[in-house]
Amino acid sequence: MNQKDGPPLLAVKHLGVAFQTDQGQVLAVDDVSFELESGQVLGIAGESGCGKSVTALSLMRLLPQPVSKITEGEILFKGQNLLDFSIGAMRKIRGKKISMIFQEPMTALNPVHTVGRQIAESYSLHFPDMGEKEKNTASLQMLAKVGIPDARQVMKKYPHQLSGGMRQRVMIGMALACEPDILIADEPTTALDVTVQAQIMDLIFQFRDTTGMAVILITHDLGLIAENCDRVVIMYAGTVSESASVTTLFHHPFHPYTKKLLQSIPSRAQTAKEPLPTIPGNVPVLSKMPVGCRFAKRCEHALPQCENQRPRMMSVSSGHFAACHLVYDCEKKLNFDK
Ligand SMILES: Nc1ncnc2c1ncn2[C@@H]1O[C@H](COP(=O)(O)OP(=O)(O)OP(=O)(O)O)[C@@H](O)[C@H]1O
Repeated sequence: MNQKDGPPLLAVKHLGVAFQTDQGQVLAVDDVSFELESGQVLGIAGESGCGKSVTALSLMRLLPQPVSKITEGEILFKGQNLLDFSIGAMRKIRGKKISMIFQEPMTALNPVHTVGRQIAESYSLHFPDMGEKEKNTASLQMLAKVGIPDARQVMKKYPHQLSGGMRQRVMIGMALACEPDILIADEPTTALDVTVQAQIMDLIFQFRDTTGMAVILITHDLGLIAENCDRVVIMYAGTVSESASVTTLFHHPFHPYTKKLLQSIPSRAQTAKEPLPTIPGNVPVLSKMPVGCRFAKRCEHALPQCENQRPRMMSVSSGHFAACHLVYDCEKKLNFDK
């Protein structure tokens, strides 16, 4: 929660996002809330399809059109609701205040323009008074900052002439060019080998350390979250199932889904012959979401109410929240024991 005066840097409140599909309208993100402070690194984790990327794209107001729309909630950036911003006002936020990087850099890079031209364009968009020479110098400095050797040569190249790791660095350079307040990194290192992965994460965190930028790191990789994040939001089937500080989540997980996820991380002690524990059953499909807890069918601890009452986020301890009827059940037991 916010420890300073004034609103948090970012507060997402009860976000809902719907897609129009052949089965009718489905809610891909349903009642998602979280907060982010300057300099904080927030991890968003959960199985494929749980709504991580849709949440991130909503923050940028870059949801695919016309098939999707934000149906409810607020996205408060420094207290102002981005959902009230005009398209023009949003363009000034994107890249300058909130930037996003993707798993596949070609999503963000234009294949028919040189790297130099693309970085210069990010400056032109947000600093229209900047001269050509100034933009060139700033672009060279930015490429050097993201660890690109021989930046002058790289500026003349097209994205396909660079390695995957280099393309990732260029995309990060573009995203960081205007020193945004928030960087959203959606699976930024999944396609890269382990050494380059570590270098890219170091780069992001060096930048965070020097500018105080906040980071939202979206990943399947709980190890990456444990190593790099301050807080974590666990999503399941379009909803938040648990949120806590990283230390609390990894040492005292509450939600049965989080516990299962943590058990499925390979440990160093694991031998190649031992199968990793998996979570039996499947994530419910969007068009047939259960009315109660979305994890109930796969949960070993499900209570009768889990089938027909949707659990709301409840406080487990200070700064630790879980959407699980067991929170209430535990409280009742605790009170009974007194
Ligand atoms: N263009 C679309 N049309 C219809 N449904 C979509 C579309 N894009 C996403 N969805 C649905 O929204 C849900 C959330 O998708 P999202 O990409 O946010 O998941 P994710 O958690 O980021 O998954 P992954 O880790 O695989 O990237 C999924 O069920 C997906 O099928």
